[in-house]
Amino acid sequence: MLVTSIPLSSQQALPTDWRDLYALTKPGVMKLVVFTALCGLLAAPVMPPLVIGFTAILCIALGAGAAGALNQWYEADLDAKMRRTAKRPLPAGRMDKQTALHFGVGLSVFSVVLMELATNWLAASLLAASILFYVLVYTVWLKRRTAQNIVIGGAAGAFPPLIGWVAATGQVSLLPVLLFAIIFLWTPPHFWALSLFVRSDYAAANVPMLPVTAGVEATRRQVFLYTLPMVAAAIAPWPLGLTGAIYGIAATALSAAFLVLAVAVSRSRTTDPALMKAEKRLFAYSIFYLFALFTALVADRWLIA
Ligand code: HEM
Ligand SMILES: CC(C)=CCC/C(C)=C/CC/C(C)=C/COP(=O)(O)OP(=O)(O)O
Repeated sequence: MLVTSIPLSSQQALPTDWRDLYALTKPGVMKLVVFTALCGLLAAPVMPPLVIGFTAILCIALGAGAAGALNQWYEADLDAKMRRTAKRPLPAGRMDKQTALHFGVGLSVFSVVLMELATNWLAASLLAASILFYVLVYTVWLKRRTAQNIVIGGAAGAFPPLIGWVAATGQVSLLPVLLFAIIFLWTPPHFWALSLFVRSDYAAANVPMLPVTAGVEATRRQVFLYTLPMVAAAIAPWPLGLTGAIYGIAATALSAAFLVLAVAVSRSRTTDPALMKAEKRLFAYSIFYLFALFTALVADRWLIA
């Protein structure tokens, strides 16, 4: 009673639970982000001292988490309208927006400065660029405006292996650019497969995701179409002589399975999310695929060297 009689502006900030700060970093998604970064670093031709390598990966994890926090700070209104996201700390009312903003900005600055001190300016600049890209280009600019939001904005999630490589070597070369391309082309099948069976959430929140704006059939076609260049990018390092047969065979087998599942999505006809088995299978496989592909890359480097 006492609390409700005080105007909102003069109430104290909500107490912050560390578990909510952790949730703000989107730990589920970030595991794969950090794993691909680690593989980018381990695939590089020179290894930094252990403590430097560890710090570089820590910075990428903190920077990605900070970007996730800023995304949730900006989108609390949207998250409140979607079943999948309504229980997050901000829409659920467990955290005030200022705490999320301070946490996101503080952690972003800390991660970039530490990256520069521990490794090099190029890795720090790429980390800053990926945070800015996810927050400004994807979240603020594109997400609510165009169904191409994840094609362009998804580039943010493609940076981590490149940053890992540059942290180790100080320079960009062809293999990490291809790793960037793989994740860039992987993002549309990954996300559009999921968006097909959660499209009612996006429709409710008025977010122009492809199944909402172009329909289910068109989205299924796009999933298949993006899979083709993704498969080419994934296999390319082998014929280009940038990796050996361990990676080449693994990439070919993993990509063939991806293609089979994408064909199944393109042939699926149901519009009932509960029956979208092919879409659910492809989404789950997309995550396994990237984990396995990057594991094969590192195995190839370390077993052959
Ligand atoms: C703009 C690009 C992307 C969009 C819109 C997107 C969207 C999503 C959504 C909505 C989910 C399901 C719910 C969730 O856990 O938040 C999800 C799950 C996931 N995404 Fe993505 N994603 C994108 C890019 C990426 C990238 C670049 C990676 C990693 C390299 C990634 C890795 C994952 C993982 C590992 C999960 C499963 C999370 C879990 O099991 O808790 N995603 N993605
Ligand atoms: C180093 C660095 C900064 C890496 C960034 C990694 C990154 C941007 C990954 C993108 C994946 C992601 C969280 C998409 C969620 O989209 P969404 O925000 O639309 O999902 P939501 O609906 O769950 O909020």
